[in-house]
Amino acid sequence: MVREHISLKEAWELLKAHWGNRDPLVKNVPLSESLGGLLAEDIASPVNVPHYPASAVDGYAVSSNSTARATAATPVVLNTEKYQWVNTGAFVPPQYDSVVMVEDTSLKNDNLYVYISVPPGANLRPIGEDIVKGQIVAHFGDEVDPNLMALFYAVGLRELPLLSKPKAIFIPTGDEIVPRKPEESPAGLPPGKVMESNSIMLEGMFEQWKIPFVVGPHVKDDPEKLKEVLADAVDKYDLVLIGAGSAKGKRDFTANVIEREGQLIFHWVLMRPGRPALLGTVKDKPVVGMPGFPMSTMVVAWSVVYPLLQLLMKGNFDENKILDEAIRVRDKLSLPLLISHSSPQGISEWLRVKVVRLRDKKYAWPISGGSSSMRATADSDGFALIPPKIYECPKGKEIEVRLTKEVLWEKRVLFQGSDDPAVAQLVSFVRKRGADLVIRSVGSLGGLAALARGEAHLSAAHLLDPKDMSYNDTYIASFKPISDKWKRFLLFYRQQGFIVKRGNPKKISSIQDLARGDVRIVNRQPGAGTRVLLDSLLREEGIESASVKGYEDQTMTHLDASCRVAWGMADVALGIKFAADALGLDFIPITEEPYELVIPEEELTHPGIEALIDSVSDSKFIEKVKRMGGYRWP
Ligand SMILES: Nc1nc2c(c(=O)[nH]1)N[C@H]1C(S)=C(S)[C@@H](COP(=O)(O)OP(=O)(O)OC[C@H]3O[C@@H](n4cnc5c(N)ncnc54)[C@H](O)[C@@H]3O)O[C@H]1N2
Ligand code: MOO
Repeated sequence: MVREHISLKEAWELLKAHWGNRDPLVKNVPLSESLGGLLAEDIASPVNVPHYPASAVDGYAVSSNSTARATAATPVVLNTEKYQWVNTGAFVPPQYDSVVMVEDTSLKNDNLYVYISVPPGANLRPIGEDIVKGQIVAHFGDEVDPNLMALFYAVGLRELPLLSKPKAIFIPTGDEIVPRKPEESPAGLPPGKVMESNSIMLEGMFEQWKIPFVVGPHVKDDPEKLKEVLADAVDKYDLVLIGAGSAKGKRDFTANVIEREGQLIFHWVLMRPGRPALLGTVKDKPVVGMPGFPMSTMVVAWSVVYPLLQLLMKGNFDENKILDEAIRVRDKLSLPLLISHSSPQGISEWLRVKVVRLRDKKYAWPISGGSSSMRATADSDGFALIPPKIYECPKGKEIEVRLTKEVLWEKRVLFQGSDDPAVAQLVSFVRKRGADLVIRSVGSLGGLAALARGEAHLSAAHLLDPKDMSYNDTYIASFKPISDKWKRFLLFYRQQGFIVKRGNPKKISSIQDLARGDVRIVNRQPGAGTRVLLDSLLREEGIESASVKGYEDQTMTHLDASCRVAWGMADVALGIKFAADALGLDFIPITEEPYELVIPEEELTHPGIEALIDSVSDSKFIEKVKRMGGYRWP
């Protein structure tokens, strides 16, 4: 009976029921080839180390009795029968029970003057001081590292019983997949084709886990072919991973083929992403169906494949530690959310999170992006697994964050404000100054509000007040009295204009054109400076927003808006030149606006802010942004 829609915990129970408690496979490996291997048994030392009493210092072996009451002022004097020179590590003959360091002595006419009294055993490593014969020096499951190799060599072990690591194979599937070859390039790929990138990710994960892994042949969406490749794979490998084809698409055959060739154990795990994950067995070998999206493949590798590998190797795994090991967590912290989050009920949800410290308190927030997004994963500091019971996570609710990257808590600043690609260029300049900058594009007004709530180190705004054509003053004043302590820095002027299809097919040149009826716009979110600008331009011309087609369609960034124009979902967006250039679109300048950084006075001494302020006047930064086009320095 296939179990469907089960929790991760239930999936683990099924894994253990099928592959737990089997005797691990063991092989004897020469010591010189054992690095990274896992011990299959406890190892007891056959000898004592050291096997003779050894001096720990350069000095003189003496009897401790003979040094009694010696001081710097009243040394004892020993004749040649009462001492013997020993180097560090040398044998100390049985008539001596201690060693005096050479610097606590002087030698005159073969007489040794000792200026210190030493207790029995001083500076002496007795037999078995490090390792006693028969003592267990390493345990089942320990990884052989360079120190253990030296230890084993020293006690005379030349071969080690190691757990036999399972060999895994990944079979990418899908008609749309372009198999991995160095000469394959995504440039010019026809629509629908996808670079096979999951195998290189899994290769990296397995390498970090130190488990052998190969990429099998790419299989098209053809169940007969998949059956053939799978049959060969289960003969040669201990674990088979099948890429994609795990959900409900017309060309999703993985579950079907496993069912026909063996037994399907479970399908659909109550986890997002990774929900279509499935597990089966063919000829007693485990076969895992990995949902195709990169993030889905990754979380299924962590939560199903890695535990399975541990079972195959050791017969068991610790449920409390398994994910941390799989993810290679650096640090685990319970952190309050900086923004609220809705998680699906009854499903564990993997979040990609970023973190920051604001006034001595650490916070986390989820980054948006679907399971297809590799960029969101790249951008994250770590992950959080929201349990199925929890669905509404209000701001401030603590979540458990597994950090995978090093975070410069003291030097990291959080920018919340207007979206601008030039600000994104600042990150590397700030990092080169030893600090760090994290950007959340929440619009100009959203940024100022975040600043007022103490949820950002700095913000940026370009908010026009049509009443007096001033920028930012009115809006900043609305956050009084707290905004009295905000410093403003004019970063640059930038052009705003119409982003239109190449060649401007709809001949859009003025604001009036937006109300023409045959023109569809894409707007920005309320609170974005660009939206405020659009509203003010419309008002100036006496145009009702209701008469502008697409006014309600919102995007969060200039690039998103530009994408919509590129896809033909809109004819025009108001935005900056860079966004038009990035997608090969035309740009018609409409106005120029000041773009100001806003920084609370108290943050000016934050090392991250100091690095940022230094960076904005860096000529290399200015040159770089000028080259992007559409920016002017005052
Ligand atoms: N009607 C439903 N549709 C989908 C469901 C569902 O429950 N009902 N689940 C969705 C979820 S969640 C996921 S995840 C995907 C998983 O689908 P499959 O495992 O069947 O994978 P495909 O549809 O074949 O591919 C998904 C996506 O991933 C790309 N892909 C596949 N292999 C690779 C690879 N090796 N490297 C890079 N990218 C890869 C593929 O091209 C697709 O874009 O199904 C949802 N649908
Ligand atoms: O659950 Mo799917 O694996 O989100 O993308």
